[in-house]
Amino acid sequence: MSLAKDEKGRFAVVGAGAWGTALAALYASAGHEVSLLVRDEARAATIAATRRNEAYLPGIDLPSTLHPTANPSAALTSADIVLLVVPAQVLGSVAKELVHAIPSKALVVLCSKGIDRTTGRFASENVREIIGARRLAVLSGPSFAADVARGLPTAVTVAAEEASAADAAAARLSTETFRCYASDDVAGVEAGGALKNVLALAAGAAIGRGLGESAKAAIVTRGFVELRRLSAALGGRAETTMGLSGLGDLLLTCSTAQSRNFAYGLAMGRGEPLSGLKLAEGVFSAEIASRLARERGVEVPIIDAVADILKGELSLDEAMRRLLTRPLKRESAD
Ligand SMILES: NC(=O)C1=CN([C@@H]2O[C@H](COP(=O)(O)OP(=O)(O)OC[C@H]3O[C@@H](n4cnc5c(N)ncnc54)[C@H](OP(=O)(O)O)[C@@H]3O)[C@@H](O)[C@H]2O)C=CC1
Ligand SMILES: O=C(CO)COP(=O)(O)O
Repeated sequence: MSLAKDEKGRFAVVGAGAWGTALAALYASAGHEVSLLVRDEARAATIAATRRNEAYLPGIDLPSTLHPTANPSAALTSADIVLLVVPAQVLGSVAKELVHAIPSKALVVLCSKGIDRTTGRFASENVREIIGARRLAVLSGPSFAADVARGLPTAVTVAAEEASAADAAAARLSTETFRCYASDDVAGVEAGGALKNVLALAAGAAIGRGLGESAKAAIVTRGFVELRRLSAALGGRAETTMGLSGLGDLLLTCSTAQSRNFAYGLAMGRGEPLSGLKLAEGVFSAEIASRLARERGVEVPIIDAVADILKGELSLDEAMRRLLTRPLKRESAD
C-alpha cells in the first residue's frame, strides 16, 4: 500500500551527500515536494543553478522540483516527512541542532548506517531522546545512492517500534521504484545496516590482497554468522538478518567496488593510501562493534580482525593467519 498518486508528501532531506541527494531526487521525481538541506550556502546555490551535485553524485541530473537550501527553517517548517541523512558519527549533533525546527507531527526517518563510537549507540538509540521514539523510523537495505538517484529499482526495510507505525512509514516512503517493506525490529534493521559495512571492509581487503573470490565468499558467509550473532545479542530478530537490511545489504556491499566500504577494503588490501577515500562508515563502526560483541560475550573474529587492522595492531596477513588457525569446530549458523 503506497501513497495514492495524488497524495503528495512534503519531504525535507537533511544532508546533501550522496544518499541525501539521491533520496531527495527519488521523492522529487515521484512528484513530492522536496527540500534538500545543504550545509553550505554556496553549494546549495550551485546545486540549484546546475541541477547537479557533482561532488557527491557526478553526472546525475537532479529534478527541477527539488529545492536545495542552506536555511534549516525554510527546509523544515512545512515538512511532514524529514529524512536525516548524515554520517552516523554526527547524527546526534545534527538532530540536536535541528530538533526545534522539525515540526512536531513530522515523521523523522533515520537513514545512517553506523554505530556512534562515543556512545556505542545505533542511530535510533541516539536520536530517540532528542526527537521522541513515537515519530521515528529507520530506513536501511540494499540501495546505492547512484542507482536510486537514476531511478533504478530496489527494495529496502523501514522499521519503527510499533508495527502499525512501520506500515504507515513504509507506505509513505515507497515509490514505484523504491519498495519499502515494513518491520517493527528497529534493532535488527540497524544492526544489519551498520555491521555489513564492517564486513565489506574485510571482503574488499581479501580481494585487494589477492586472496581470491573463494576467500571472499568464506569471509562473507562467516561474517554473516557474526552479523546474526551480534544482531541477536543486541535484540534483533533472526528473520530480520535474513532480510533486506541484513543479507540483502551484505550481498550488495560485499560484491562491488561501487560500495565505498568495499573500495576502502580493496585499498587496504592493496596497501594503497587511504586518505581522500569517500565515507566508509565501517571504519568508524568496526572498533565499537567489536567492543559491543566482547561486552555481550559474542564471538566475532572477522569484525575483531577488521578493528585491529584499522587500529594498526594487526597486518592483513596476520589477520588471515589468525582466522585460519582458530580451533576447528562444527559449522553452525548461530
Ligand atoms: N551512499 C549510499 O549509497 C548510501 C548511504 N547510506 C548511509 O547514509 C549516511 C550518509 O551517507 P552519504 O550521504 O552517502 O555520505 P556522504 O559522505 O556522501 O555525505 C555526507 C553528508 O553529510 C554532511 N555532513 C557531514 N558532517 C556533517 C555535520 N556535522 N553536520 C551536517 N552535515 C554534515 C556532508 O556535508 P558536507 O558536504 O558539507 O561535508 C554531506 O552532505 C551514511 O551513514 C551511509 O552509510 C545509506 C544507504 C546508501
Ligand atoms: O549502504 C549502501 C548500499 O546499501 C552503500 O554502501 P557504501 O556506503 O559502502 O557505499
